[in-house]
Amino acid sequence: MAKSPEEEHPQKVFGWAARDSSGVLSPFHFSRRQVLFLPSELYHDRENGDDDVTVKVQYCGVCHSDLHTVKNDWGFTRYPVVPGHEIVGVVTKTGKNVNKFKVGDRVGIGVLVGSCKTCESCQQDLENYCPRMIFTYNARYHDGTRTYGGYSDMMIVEERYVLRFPDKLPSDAGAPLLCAGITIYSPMKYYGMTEPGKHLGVSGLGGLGHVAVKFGKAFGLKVTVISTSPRKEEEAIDKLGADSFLVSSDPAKMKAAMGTMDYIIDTVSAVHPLAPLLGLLKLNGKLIMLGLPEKPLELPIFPLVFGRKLVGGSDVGGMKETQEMLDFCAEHGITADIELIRMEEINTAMERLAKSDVRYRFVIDMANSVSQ
Ligand SMILES: NC(=O)c1ccc[n+]([C@@H]2O[C@H](COP(=O)([O-])OP(=O)(O)OC[C@H]3O[C@@H](n4cnc5c(N)ncnc54)[C@H](O)[C@@H]3O)[C@@H](O)[C@H]2O)c1
Ligand SMILES: [Zn+2]
Ligand SMILES: [Zn+2]
Repeated sequence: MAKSPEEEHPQKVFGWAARDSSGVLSPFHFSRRQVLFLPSELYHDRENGDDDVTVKVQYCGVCHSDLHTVKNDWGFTRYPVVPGHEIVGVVTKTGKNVNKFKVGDRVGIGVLVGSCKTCESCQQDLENYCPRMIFTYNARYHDGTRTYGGYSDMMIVEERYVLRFPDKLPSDAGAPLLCAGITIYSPMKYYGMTEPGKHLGVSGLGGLGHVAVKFGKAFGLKVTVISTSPRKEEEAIDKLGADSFLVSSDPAKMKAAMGTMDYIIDTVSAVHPLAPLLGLLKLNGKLIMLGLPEKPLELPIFPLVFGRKLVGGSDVGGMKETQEMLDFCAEHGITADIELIRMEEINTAMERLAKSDVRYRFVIDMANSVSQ
């Protein structure tokens, strides 16, 4: 029988994988592709592997999408799955065409590790919307080889999908910017939600939500956190810099806040009502949906029509914009508030994440975790 690409070019890697929808992660030995397998029409004059960067993983953030995936919430998980797409590490090897990076450089890897490079989206630096975009994990390269994420000791990624990690950003608290950061930054730019003095509501104060507060303040907005948990109020204001806090389960306060917001970023990970959020928006207000609940939400049309409101969505960001976002964060001192864990603590961390018991992002210290 013909050997698979992994068998022909083994790169031994150690990581943690979930094997079924219990979502429990355990040690997993696997192989990564050593060379870049592209369909023949995309080879051009390059040799396989020449554009690849090998990265020793130092830190990896724990995104709620990792949790959705290990639990198969969305119904397309292929086990075993090694999650992780908020990766910071150090370059250990470069292919001969690589000119953006050298051995020893600190780099970031986010949600995608491949795309077709030729479609309209790719040509506009929107690789994240390429129909052949390849996710960092739970996906396949063009040749069928599986992708595995950053809950592992090593990544091999084509140069185009690797980010320069600015000197001023810490590797641990900076790692969540690779997904949470760009997921907030990109729609704020695209939907024009950066006009100083405007009022931004942030719905859901988790990993994405807490960086939304920080970006909002960096753009000079008035920021209100909309949350079900009154216990987060003090921190949201004192620590994260929000201007106010609205408890969504308090009808009197919600009523008083009707029609006061220009934009709302909704990061809630579960099914929830949209009518109260639409009510908070002013005329021409924008509600941007970033959370990915496993079931459709109900969208009331009357408030949209009678208030000329807009509901939109957004999926991370392209490589160019992700680099721009990292540089913006370095300049404005934006990082995530994190709880650093070791790989062995991941299952407890996932249980806590499911209960929204994290301030505000778990980051795995890969270098100080047991490797086998
Ligand atoms: N659009 C994208 O590109 C993109 C990128 C990353 C993550 N996501 C998705 O965004 C969501 C949030 O991710 P995260 O990492 O910030 O998760 P998180 O768990 O850190 O934060 C989610 C927040 O939602 C709140 N929440 C949960 N259920 C709620 C409910 N029923 N009502 C009100 N609030 C509720 C939680 O308290 C928490 O504060 C996830 O669904 C994730 O898959 C989307
Ligand atoms: Zn993510
Ligand atoms: Zn493309």
